[in-house]
Amino acid sequence: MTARLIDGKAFAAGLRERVAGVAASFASSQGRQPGLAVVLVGEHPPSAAYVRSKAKATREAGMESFEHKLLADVSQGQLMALVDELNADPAVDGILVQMPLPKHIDEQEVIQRIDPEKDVDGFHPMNAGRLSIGLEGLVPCTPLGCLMLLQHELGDLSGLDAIVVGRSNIVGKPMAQLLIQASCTVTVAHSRTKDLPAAVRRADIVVAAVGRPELIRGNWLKPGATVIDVGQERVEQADGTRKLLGDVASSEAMEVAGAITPVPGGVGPMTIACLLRNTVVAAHRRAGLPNPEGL
Ligand SMILES: NC(=O)C1=CN([C@@H]2O[C@H](COP(=O)(O)OP(=O)(O)OC[C@H]3O[C@@H](n4cnc5c(N)ncnc54)[C@H](OP(=O)(O)O)[C@@H]3O)[C@@H](O)[C@H]2O)C=CC1
Ligand SMILES: Nc1nc(=O)c2c([nH]1)NC[C@@H]1CN(c3ccc(C(=O)N[C@@H](CCC(=O)O)C(=O)O)cc3)C=[N+]21
Repeated sequence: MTARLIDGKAFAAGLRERVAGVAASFASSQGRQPGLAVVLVGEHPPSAAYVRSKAKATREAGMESFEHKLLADVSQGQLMALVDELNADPAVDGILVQMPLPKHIDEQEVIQRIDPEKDVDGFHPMNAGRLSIGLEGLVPCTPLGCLMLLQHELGDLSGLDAIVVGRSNIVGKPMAQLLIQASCTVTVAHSRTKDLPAAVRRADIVVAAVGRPELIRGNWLKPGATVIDVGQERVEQADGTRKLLGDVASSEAMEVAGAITPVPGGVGPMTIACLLRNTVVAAHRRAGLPNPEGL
């Protein structure tokens, strides 16, 4: 048996099209496009590449993109002042400060400075808290994209056993919250988990967000499980080329899983589409409009 591939790229393209439709009607009723500001500190090449693709996707969806590039030695105070300026700018509906930030910057302090209404990453404690108690808010893009793919693949998730491998604030924890909300029975595993293969084997749904290339082997999976691979690691191959690997040994997993997201072309494109979605949602809330439908 070979697992079905979950085409995140195609699903994301559809979502981006729906977002573009909503952005166009927002623009015609409000006289301005929804706006997303992205802040990049330093020269970290993969971050610079992400920021470029976010800006391009933003413009393609009919939204305004504001890019702010700061030098790696920018002070905490200067970065906070930029966040203040973006918070106060009526043309900016969403603010994303690209992580990771240089070591001399306190990330939490920056995240907490962002207006929660403009926090399209969903990283502010206000949005994290709202998610954990089931109130409406802005939900982190990567877990939201994973949930959309799971619901598309499986329909109702209630009663399913899910494991989230990884407990970061940006992926693992909010993913677990969304799965609890969807009435799964959720296990959260991390580096101190005693018997990870045994825990994974019990799960109907496996979300891998570890950052360890191909940690999760095919023979750890329950046959027929749905596997969402969040991992993105560039690994040097024997021939010197670099390959993007996920957290799941994909060729092995293909033999056991029911369905699996590829890397690339799975979760990554969903993250960007959900960022655009969160931006139009934030724009509607800020304008006092009802939540857009179909997103
Ligand atoms: N596709 C996308 O859009 C995105 C992809 N990513 C990718 O997802 C991956 C995870 O990212 P992120 O959550 O930020 O990573 P973090 O490094 O913040 O968190 C990794 C988590 O994995 C756990 N972990 C590490 N080693 C093991 C192990 N051997 N067994 C079990 N658990 C382990 C850690 O446990 P502990 O807490 O105990 O240290 C931690 O909770 C990365 O590859 C990243 O590049 C991230 C964001 C978006
Ligand atoms: N404030 C903040 N918000 C983020 O959402 C955020 C961040 N910081 N820092 C870095 C991580 C990582 N991340 C990705 C987004 C898209 C792809 C993506 O599109 N990946 C493509 C492959 C891209 C390639 O080939 O390199 C894919 O999987 O198909 C990956 C990773 C967002 N992050």
